[in-house]
Amino acid sequence: MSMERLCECVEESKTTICCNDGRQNEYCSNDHHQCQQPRNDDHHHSCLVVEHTDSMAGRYLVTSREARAGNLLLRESPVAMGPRATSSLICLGCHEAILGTEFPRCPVCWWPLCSAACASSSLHQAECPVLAADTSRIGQPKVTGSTPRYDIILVLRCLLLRDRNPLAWHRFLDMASHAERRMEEKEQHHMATVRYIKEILKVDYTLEDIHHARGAIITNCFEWRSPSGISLRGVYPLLGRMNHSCRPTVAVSSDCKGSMFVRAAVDLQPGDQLYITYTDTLEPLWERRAYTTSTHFFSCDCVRCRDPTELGLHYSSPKCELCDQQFLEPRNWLGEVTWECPLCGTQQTQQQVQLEVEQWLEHFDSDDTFLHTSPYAVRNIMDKVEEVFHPHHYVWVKAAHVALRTLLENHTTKALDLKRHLWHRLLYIYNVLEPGLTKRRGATLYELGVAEAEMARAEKRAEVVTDHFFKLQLQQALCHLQEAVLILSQEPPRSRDLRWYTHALDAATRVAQDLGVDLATDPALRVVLSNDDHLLHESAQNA
Ligand SMILES: C[S@@+](CC[C@H](N)C(=O)[O-])C[C@H]1O[C@@H](n2cnc3c(N)ncnc32)[C@H](O)[C@@H]1O
Repeated sequence: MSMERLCECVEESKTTICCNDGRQNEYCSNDHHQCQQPRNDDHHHSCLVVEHTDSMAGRYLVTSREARAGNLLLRESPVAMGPRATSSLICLGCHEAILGTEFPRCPVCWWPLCSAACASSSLHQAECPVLAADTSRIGQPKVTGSTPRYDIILVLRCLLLRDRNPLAWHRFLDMASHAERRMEEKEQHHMATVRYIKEILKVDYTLEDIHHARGAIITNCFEWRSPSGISLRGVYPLLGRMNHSCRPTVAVSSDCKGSMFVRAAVDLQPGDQLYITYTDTLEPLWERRAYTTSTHFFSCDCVRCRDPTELGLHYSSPKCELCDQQFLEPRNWLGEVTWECPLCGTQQTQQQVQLEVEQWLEHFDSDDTFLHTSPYAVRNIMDKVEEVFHPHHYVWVKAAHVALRTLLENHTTKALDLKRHLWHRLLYIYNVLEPGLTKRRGATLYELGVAEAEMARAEKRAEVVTDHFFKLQLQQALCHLQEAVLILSQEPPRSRDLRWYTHALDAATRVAQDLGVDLATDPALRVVLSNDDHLLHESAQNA
């Protein structure tokens, strides 16, 4: 796993973006010759990512040369950031949570703040006089709790780039937004935000610009968490060039200031596309499709969606009631999906398939299906799920997560054995859906390793295993924990998620001590551990 520092700045031409190995955070592009970054002859040799275009998928990023899993491909800071579209009360001056019902407001625009001092914060300065135009105060949040009124803030901050940062404005205007389509469809939230900005705030931007701004945010924004755990979103013109697949090839992580880091999740060949996922890989086919068509206006044709078995998992397929071990497959006819058994032709409508899934999910949510149950009873429920669905089905995954939460504090050997089994099966599924050095795999390897180590120790205490078998089990646990440490160490310094790295490292160290081995004998881990002080120091400061 190499830790190359690449692509901190970007040069764009008609068809390519070249990233050089600069140590500054500025971008350079053909449009910005005034930009600080000098060209050098090595520039094109260090470039790892280039931009291509095609008529179906628009612009997208591919690797220009081989990249190993773990290589840093892109790094970018947001050109604008702000609250999520729907947010609980947060301060516009510092993005901290506003707690309680008594809080100060900005004397000029009347938006909630955490302290009077935040009224003059640089984050809030430019937007404040614009927001103040709403003298009837119909847009300002009034109550505590979640409110969609925060949607306008990031849109406004993006619009303000025009006068504050023309370079960033230019790049923002070049981002995909589906503005025309959104105007046509008149989606309620979109229209409410656009109309409020134009008609109440009376800004001097065209309606097209405002539609573009909101559309570009919905189409491209990334979310991250601040040091205190507040969810924020930001706009990243370069990262926004990455297209979607339901089986991503890169892993995206952020530090707590909103800088984004894109690493190859798997080994990539020259010309391989940098795919992220816009939805959640753990959603079933119809949910993923509904999201990409309604928000992004394309029908996903990725390697997973193209395969009627979803890469052999039958993740969204119902079982055939007539044939043993056969699963219905989606058939698309004029935009309508029907599920059909490839053997006997039995069919179900999309509605029927969804209804059955929803009934099972309600069962987990509504009554206390899993609560206060023994590992024996939990296993029984999981067996029942498997009678109805494929053991890699979405419902099984949901059930497994509820079961694992139920068993969280149960450390009996029966419970540990079941946890180990469930984590192991989840890992198998994630290996297919999010392969390589992904956070999902890292966290699962950690949980699996912990369950295996606890199980080995419990059996040893109960004197039901030989020393030899005990060691074998610990070695297996160590193997999983070491991989977890390697993956989770890839979180950037100042990332909240580095705490997972710390947990995994602690667990691996304990198992290594039990086995009497030195973690640093593994060459890949030695590299991680030599950076450890730096990583942990930064994460502690920002915890
Ligand atoms: C974040 S942008 C990605 C860059 C975009 N292709 C461009 O030209 O600017 C998201 C938009 O790209 C397009 N897109 C992304 N992934 C796609 C895919 N797998 N197939 C077709 N279009 C895709 C959709 O129009 C989507 O709304």
